[in-house]
Amino acid sequence: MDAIHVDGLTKEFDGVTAVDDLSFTVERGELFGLLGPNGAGKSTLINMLVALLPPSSGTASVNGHDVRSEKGAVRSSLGIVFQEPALDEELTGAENLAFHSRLYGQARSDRADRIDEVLGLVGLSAVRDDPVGTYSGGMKRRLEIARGLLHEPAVLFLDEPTVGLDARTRRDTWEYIEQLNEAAGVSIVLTTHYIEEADRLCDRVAIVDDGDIVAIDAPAALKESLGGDVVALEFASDGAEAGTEGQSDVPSALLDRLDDRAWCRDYAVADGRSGVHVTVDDGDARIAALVRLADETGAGITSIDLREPTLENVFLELTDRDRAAAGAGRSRGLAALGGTRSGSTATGTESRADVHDDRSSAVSTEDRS
Ligand SMILES: Nc1ncnc2c1ncn2[C@@H]1O[C@H](COP(=O)(O)OP(=O)(O)OP(=O)(O)O)[C@@H](O)[C@H]1O
Repeated sequence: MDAIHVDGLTKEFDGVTAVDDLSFTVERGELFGLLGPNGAGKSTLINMLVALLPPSSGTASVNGHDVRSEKGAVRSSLGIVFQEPALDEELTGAENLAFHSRLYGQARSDRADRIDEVLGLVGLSAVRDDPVGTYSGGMKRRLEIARGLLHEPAVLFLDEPTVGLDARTRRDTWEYIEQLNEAAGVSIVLTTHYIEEADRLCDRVAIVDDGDIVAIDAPAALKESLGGDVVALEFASDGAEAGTEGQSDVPSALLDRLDDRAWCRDYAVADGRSGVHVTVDDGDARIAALVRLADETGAGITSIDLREPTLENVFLELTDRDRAAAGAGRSRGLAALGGTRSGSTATGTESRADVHDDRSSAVSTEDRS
């Protein structure tokens, strides 16, 4: 049985389709991320999955229980940690958990042991009897996670689990989330705006935009879908040809050699014509060969920059339609340039970041066509 099974799930609010015909599953034990811009539909989706909001159409089940007809069973199958803290600062950590346990009707005989267990899972045993008002932000967040785990849910929903935490505490919190996913075997669904968080933590990520899942896969596979690493080589300009219409500082002999190399997936001359961007599968492994080729053709390299695709590139490419459309116009130049491999030049790019983004768009344009 899947931890979560969603089929054709849709939610409409007065003509606004917040969640549009989604179908996906979350496997048992999986750490699953929902990543999307503001207003993408993440909260609406989660609210339907935790049986707080009825779907307009479609079905969803959590731990095998239908979100419409088995709300009670759905709720006891899951733990939720909301963004807004809801702890009593006067009470100790253990007292906060005991209060919650009573509220949820947990058997008294199990209570003390389970509280000890979840405090241990989130590393708060030593401060269990300190008032929560003395806890740091990260400790409070971990206590909230412990509270969500108290009734041994099959699925834990974490809404922006590290929002507002400093970088160090965020990383610590990631470690606890990973540990409890492994140690407690609980499936975790987390929503986040932090792309690095999704990349680091999640087995799979669904990128949500405009009520739709525009991509769903392991972070590495999503990055791979952008089409390889780019090694950016810059060459010394002899001053004679730089800026000359139709001329390039990149030796045409080097481009000829790149044409012959099977490992060279693509290349583009850019950056004011004094650089070439070479797309390869494994950038680290190809740098030496590229330097050798440049040496052989007498080109003086002044800098080498390896640009590996990030989940952020995937996110931006898939979620910013206006920007992607604008980028596709620029990228055609790059894609066509790489495709013809004639040694002609692109019209130049404004910045390194733009070059990288163009590459993302170029690959996607090809993917979509
Ligand atoms: N109760 C509601 N009534 C009307 N429209 C709503 C309601 N709840 C959400 N929406 C709309 O549905 C769309 C999706 O909103 P939702 O809050 O699910 O997005 P989100 O991805 O969670 O955004 P954020 O990251 O900002 O929390 C938005 O256009 C929003 O305005």
